Order: sequence, then structure tokens, then C-alpha cells
Amino acid sequence: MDDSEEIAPAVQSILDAARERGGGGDRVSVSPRSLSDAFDAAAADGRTPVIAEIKPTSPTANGERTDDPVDLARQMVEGGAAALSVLTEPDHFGGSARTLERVRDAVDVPVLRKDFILHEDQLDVVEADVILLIVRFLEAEGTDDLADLLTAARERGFQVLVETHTAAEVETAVGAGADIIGVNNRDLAELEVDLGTFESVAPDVPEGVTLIAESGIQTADDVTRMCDAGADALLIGSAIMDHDAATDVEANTRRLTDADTDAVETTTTDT
Ligand SMILES: O=P(O)(O)OC[C@@H](O)[C@@H](O)c1c[nH]c2ccccc12
Repeated sequence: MDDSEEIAPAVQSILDAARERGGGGDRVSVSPRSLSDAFDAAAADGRTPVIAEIKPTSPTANGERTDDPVDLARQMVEGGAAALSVLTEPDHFGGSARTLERVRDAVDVPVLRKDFILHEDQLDVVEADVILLIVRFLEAEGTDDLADLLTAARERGFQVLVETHTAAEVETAVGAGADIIGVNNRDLAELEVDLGTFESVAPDVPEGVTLIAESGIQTADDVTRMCDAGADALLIGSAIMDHDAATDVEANTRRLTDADTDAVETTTTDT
């Protein structure tokens, strides 16, 4: 990691905790539900492909949702989510591997394990269809190499979402062999969100890579904006979880999956 760019204290604390966390026991082997098939199915059905995120709380949330994550998961799928993301980080996001296991048993869409994986043995915690690797956190001393982790994850059957924030990180991700790339609109140095990040980084992502816009997407207009800038799918947490007001998760999801975009196949009727 480039030490000249400080990261927010909350993020440093997350990373320190992640370094301490050990892995699981037995090597995980998963038969994954295909993420790209789930996106295609959503689009064919007229829904914008959204990965809805179960995030009980976060360093930037005001409040915590204590509803059963399995209920939330069902409501998200009912609201049209193509896939789900479940935080498994326990110390800062209220997540757990057990929550992911319960959610994955309850739904039939692909489930992404959202965590801060720095070492291969941290892959052996729970079965998931997709795991996240964050480029920025895998450039520091004492973490495994991105390309090695990508291979280790695929050997276990996982699909891998590689998270970036800059054009340079996209280049690193592509060089390591990533085929699903996320651009995080949240800057981990300041924890501030700017949807312009996706717009400026997306053109550097090669054709053929599945491209996901992450963070800060609040409204149907934001969804349209990200799809116009090239997003194949959106990763949305806070606007669906609505930590302070605890509104209807199904309705929140539907509002975003129903957004008007070219990502969905429109059928014309000849009348
Ligand atoms: O709640 P938001 O702004 O819709 O963001 C969701 C997701 O992108 C965000 O939770 C996230 C993106 N990358 C991460 C890495 C770890 C933990 C969380 C994240």
C-alpha cells in the first residue's frame, strides 16, 4: 500500500482486526451459483442487476438494523435483487459467517462474502458463491499477493470480485487475472463517496470484464447514472438497509431494481 495516502482510522482499525483473524479449518470447496447468469436473468426479466447488501451497521452508518438477516434477504430477493452480499466482518459491520450460511440456505441467488481477506487461510471460513478481494489492502507488507489469492479462491470454486478505486488499481486487477471488477465510489482514505469515481475509472476497464459500481448509490437516478457510465451491475447497501429509519427493505430494493436503464432488455411490441 502506498503510505503517502493515509487511510481513515476506522479503516485502519478494520485492517488491524483482519490481520489478527485466523482462517477456518478444513479447505472450503464450493459449487457456486453463477453471478453472470444471475445478472443476465435479472436483465432478461426487466430488472437492473443489483447486488443487495446485508450490512447490519458500518463505520459510516448512523444506527444498526437488528432484524433477522434471513428476513432481510428474502425481502431483497422479493424486491428483485439479482444477488446478495453479506458482511461477515464481525467487529465493525455486525457480520458473521453463520449469518452468511443462513442467508445462503434461505435463497437461491448467488451470495457474495463481504470481508477483508488478506491471507489464503481466511478463504476457508464459509461457503459463498463469490468472495471479495480489495486491491488496495493486498499491496501492503504481510498480506498475500492478489494473483495468488485469486488463484487460491478459484481453486476452491469461488468467483472473485476484485475491488478497485483508481485506474492504476484496475490495471493491477486486470494484470492479476480478474474477470469481475468493482469500482468503489467510497474513498477509503476519507470514507467519502463520489459517484464520479466510477465514471472516471470505468473507461479503463477492458471489454469482457463484468463491471460493478459499488457504494453511494441512493436513488433510481444514481442507478441510471452508473449504468450509463458502463456498470453491468450495482452493489447497494445503505440505501436498501436504511440504517436510521429502518424502512421497508423490499420496497427499497424494488425502487432501485426498477430503475430505467439500458442494462435491461426491452421488448418492443408491434402494434
Ligand atoms: O452502503 P453502500 O454505500 O451502498 O455501499 C455498499 C458497498 O459498496 C460497501 O459496503 C462496500 C464496498 N466495499 C466494501 C468493502 C468492505 C466493506 C464494505 C464495502
